[in-house]
Amino acid sequence: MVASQEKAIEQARVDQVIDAIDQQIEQAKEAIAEAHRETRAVEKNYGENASINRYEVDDIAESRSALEQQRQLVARATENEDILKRQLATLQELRKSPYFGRIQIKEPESNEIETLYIGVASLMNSDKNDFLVYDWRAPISSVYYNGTLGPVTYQTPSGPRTVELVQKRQFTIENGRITNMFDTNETVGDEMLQAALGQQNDQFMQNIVATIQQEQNDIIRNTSSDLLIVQGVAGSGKTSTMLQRIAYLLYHSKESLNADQIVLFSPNLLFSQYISEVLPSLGERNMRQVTLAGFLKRRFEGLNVETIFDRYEEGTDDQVQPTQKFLESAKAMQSVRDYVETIKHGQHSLVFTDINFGDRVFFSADHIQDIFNGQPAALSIADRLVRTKNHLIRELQKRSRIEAKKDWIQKALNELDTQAIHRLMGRHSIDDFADEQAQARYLSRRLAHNRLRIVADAIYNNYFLDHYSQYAQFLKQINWPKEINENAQTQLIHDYQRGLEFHQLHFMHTAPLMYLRDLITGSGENNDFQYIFIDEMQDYPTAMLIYLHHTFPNARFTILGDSEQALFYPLQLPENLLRTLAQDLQAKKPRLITLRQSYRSTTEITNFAKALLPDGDQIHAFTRHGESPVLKMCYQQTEWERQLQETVNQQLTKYPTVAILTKDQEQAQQVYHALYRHVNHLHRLTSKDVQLSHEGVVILPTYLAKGLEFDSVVLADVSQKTMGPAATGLLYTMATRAMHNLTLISNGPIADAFTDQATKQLIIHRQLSEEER
Ligand SMILES: Nc1ncnc2c1ncn2[C@@H]1O[C@H](COP(=O)(O)OP(=O)(O)OP(=O)(O)O)[C@@H](O)[C@H]1O
Repeated sequence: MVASQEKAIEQARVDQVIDAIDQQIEQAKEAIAEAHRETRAVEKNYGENASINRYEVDDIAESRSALEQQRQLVARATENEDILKRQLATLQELRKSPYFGRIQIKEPESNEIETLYIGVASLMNSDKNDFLVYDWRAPISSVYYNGTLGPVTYQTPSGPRTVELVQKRQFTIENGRITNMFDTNETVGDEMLQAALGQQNDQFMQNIVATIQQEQNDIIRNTSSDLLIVQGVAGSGKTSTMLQRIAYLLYHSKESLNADQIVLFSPNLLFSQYISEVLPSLGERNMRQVTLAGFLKRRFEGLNVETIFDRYEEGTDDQVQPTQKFLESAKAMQSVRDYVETIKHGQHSLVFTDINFGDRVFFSADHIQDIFNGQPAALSIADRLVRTKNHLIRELQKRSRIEAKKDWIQKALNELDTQAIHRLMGRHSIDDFADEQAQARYLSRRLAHNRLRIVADAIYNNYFLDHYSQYAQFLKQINWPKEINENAQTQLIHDYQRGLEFHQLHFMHTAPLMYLRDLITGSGENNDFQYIFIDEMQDYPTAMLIYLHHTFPNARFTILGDSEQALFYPLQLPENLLRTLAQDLQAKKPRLITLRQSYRSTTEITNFAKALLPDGDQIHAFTRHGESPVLKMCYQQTEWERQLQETVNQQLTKYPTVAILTKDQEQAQQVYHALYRHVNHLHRLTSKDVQLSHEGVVILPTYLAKGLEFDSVVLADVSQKTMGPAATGLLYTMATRAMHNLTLISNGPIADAFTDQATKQLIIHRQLSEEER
């Protein structure tokens, strides 16, 4: 602890900085008011122009471009106002806690010691010539995270630099008062981390900016890898680090990167909500977030795509079928590429379908096929399709003129009211036509053109290609591995086609199907995205990762996960994963970073969790003690229910939120029934829920608790009969959701997944069995 005199000096500096912040807050408020006036003025102008122009001359290109310019002005003014508001919010945050670290450094050939303060954002003095606080992401700040006292090298835009770190000091400042302060020689001292980890959970994840650890800092500041794989044990800070990394990248590439160019694939909707406050707390906008299910839904509109959760719930993933294993592998994606080559060389053909207009065939599949076949074979399929489309559009234009003369158009024209006729006339007036017949001819052509727009859209959107049948053709010609016999192949194709009849698509088909569709049409690539983050990588089959890489070709990938938490797929060693993924995703600079230190749970909980795993000794528990996990053995349904109620109510007296984790939805339902009359504020969560409640009890299947954490966790039933075989990953994931308290209840003999070593870590309460009573 630093002497009280020193503390008074530091407090005086905090006060000075807060004065400076107050001044800047006033200036920011004025700037916002000014910006708001400006936004209102441009909006008003835009509103007036838009309403006049839309009615009279909607079609005139110039008017559109003028409107577009004004729309951009409005957008820019609003954005400007938003930026200022964010700056104000940052200042208000800084006011509570302007910084958390201080370093004193010395340049190699100088005797002068420089003192720098590090906080969530940078702050300059009013003359703008001195930094009162350095942003944690500034190059020099990495000295704080990486260095013990002595020479420290850090990266700058002009290359590595070395300084001597003379002193490092950490602060906890709450509402402008220093509550704790000490000097340390560690990278980031234990004391602060202890304090951060000992806190109770709230509904949202917190940023970890004040206590980032050295190995996490490597991940955060990595800008060179195009494929960064982070394999980290449960609670090692993968998600936290990932969010800090996003904040870092946004700062590092301010000019060329914005939050919309970053996509995070998150494991479920609850998680998306849970992490949503971290970036705003660092003064940054959130990246885009999507779940895999949401992503697939958009790509297969009109179909019910199975999710990995559905598959888990149906229990069909207990034994991964060889066909599924193949379709989710890199080999399947190679087969897709090979198949597309065979189409290119005429060994297989594209499957076309008619374009219909009302109840008649407008362009038949055969006709489209002939046009396609007429294109130069040397071109790619996508180019031949573009030419086919152009050809069809030209035919459509001709046909449109013919249709204009047909009875149905004349009849439709007669049925139009004056307003519709007026709209059809567009910018023409009656005076533009020589006679009434000329005007009627014009209107017929316009009407035919409008009515046939649906055909043009079908051409434009490739509706003449039958991707689903094409995929069935693909399945039929695959050179299947030997273990998949002909029966299994036929069954697979049959199931696929039958599924389609009911608008269902199995998850295993999604990656190869999207890939096939994209390769044929030359579409599906999103070039705007620069970074893709995938959390819980162990839930993604390789084929899906390859597809994501294909669809985001310009993006660098950061893939995070914990193979031990694999609920849906067999375990894979991280080194193997790096090797195969680097190859499959053609990464030029792949890197694997492993995190072994677990931060989330107390030592007792982590010791239990690690003892479940064969190589659990690789996991380092953080030294933060709490109660040992308790196992309550029950031998009767009524006893089990009673224990559940008792445990939950008792935990609620200590923690505002208690989570009950179950194997699946069915069990969650059972638990809900056992509890709903005895426990207040009980919520059962499903994959559609987006929000965790902040008090009471939540019941959820473990796959929805992925990435989340709770103060107190109750495992509803860890018996062999409920957990089933091969439950190690499940049990490990469940146990590691707990921060401070873990209770396991078993309705019957415990699961085989409990090793002797793990059982020794538990305090066991045994209820009497029927015979013993
Ligand atoms: N450097 C740190 N300083 C303070 N807290 C940290 C730090 N690193 C991790 N934590 C805390 O540890 C907990 C676990 O972090 P996080 O959820 O990011 O881990 P994870 O590896 O993604 O976990 P899992 O894979 O089990 O979901 C969080 O409460 C987080 O705030």
